[in-house]
Amino acid sequence: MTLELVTQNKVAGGWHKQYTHVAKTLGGCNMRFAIYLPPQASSSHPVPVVYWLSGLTCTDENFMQKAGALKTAAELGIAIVAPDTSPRGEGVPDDENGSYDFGLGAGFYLNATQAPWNQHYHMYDYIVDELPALIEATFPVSSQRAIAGHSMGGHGALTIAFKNAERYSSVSAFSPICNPMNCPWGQKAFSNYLGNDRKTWEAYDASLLLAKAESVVPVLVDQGEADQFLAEQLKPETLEAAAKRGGHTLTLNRHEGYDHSYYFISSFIDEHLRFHAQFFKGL
Ligand SMILES: N[C@@H](CCC(=O)N[C@@H](CSC=O)C(=O)NCC(=O)O)C(=O)O
Repeated sequence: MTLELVTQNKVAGGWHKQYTHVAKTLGGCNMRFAIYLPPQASSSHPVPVVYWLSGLTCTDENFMQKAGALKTAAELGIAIVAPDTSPRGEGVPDDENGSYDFGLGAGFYLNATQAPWNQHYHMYDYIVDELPALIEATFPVSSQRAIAGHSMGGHGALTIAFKNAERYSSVSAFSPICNPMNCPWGQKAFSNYLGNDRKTWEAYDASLLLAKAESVVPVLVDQGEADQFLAEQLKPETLEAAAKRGGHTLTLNRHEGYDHSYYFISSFIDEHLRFHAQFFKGL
C-alpha cells in the first residue's frame, strides 16, 4: 500500500492533498485521489469522512476545485475524499470513439463483467472496499463514512449506500442518474460493462434498489429544474416513486433555474455537508 504524494496545499486551516497509488481492485492501475483533511484531524482526533463521487469526464480535481466545500468541511471537522471516475493508465481500454459517456472518465461505479472492461473496470470494489481501507489505515480519520456524488457519481453514491447501509451513515446526491436501466447513458454503460442480460443491471439501478431495500440510510437529493439532462438522463421522479413503493423517506429538493454544472453544486454543497454532519457521532 504505497502512496505517493503529488500535491499539497493548505486551505481553510486544513490540507488538500493528492496522492497516487496502485489499485489492486482495478487490475493494478496507478490511481490518483484527493483528500481534504480539516484542521481538527489528528491521530488523537480522527475525523469522519465524506466520499465524493464525481460525474462523467471528471477526475478528483473537479469537486475539490469547483464545489467550494472546503471551508465548511473545515468548520464541521469532516474529511472529504474524491477519487477518480474510472481506472486510468496504459492498457486500460477506452471507448473506441473516445466518447465522454463511456470508458475513461465514465466507470459508472460498478464491477464490469464483460471483456475487455472486466480486467480494470471494478470501480464498485475500489470505492466500497479498497479506497476506504487505504484511507483509514493511512490518515487520521475514523471509520464513520458518508457518501455523496453528482450525476454519474450521484448514481454511484445512491447505489453504493443502498447496497451497504451498514457502512455509511447517510447519502446525498446532486442531479443523480436515478434509473440508469432506462436512460441512454446508463444503457450504453450497462450493456457494455455488464452485457445484455438486463437482470444483471438491476444491481446498479438506484430506483430498483431503493424500492427493494429493507432499510436505507438518510437520503438527500438536490436537482436543478433547468438541468439540460433532467428529462432524458436523470429522471428523479423514478427515485421518488421507488421511495414511495419501498416505504422509505426521501428528501428531494427541486431548484428553479439551476443547471447541471458545479455552479449548482457550489450553491448547495454546504447543506449537504451539514446534512451528513448530523449523522456523524461525536462531531
Ligand atoms: N458534454 C459534456 C458532458 C460532461 C458533463 O457535463 N459532465 C458533468 C457530469 S455529467 C454526469 O455524470 C461534469 O461534472 N463535468 C465536469 C465539470 O467540471 O463541470 C462534456 O464533455 O463536458
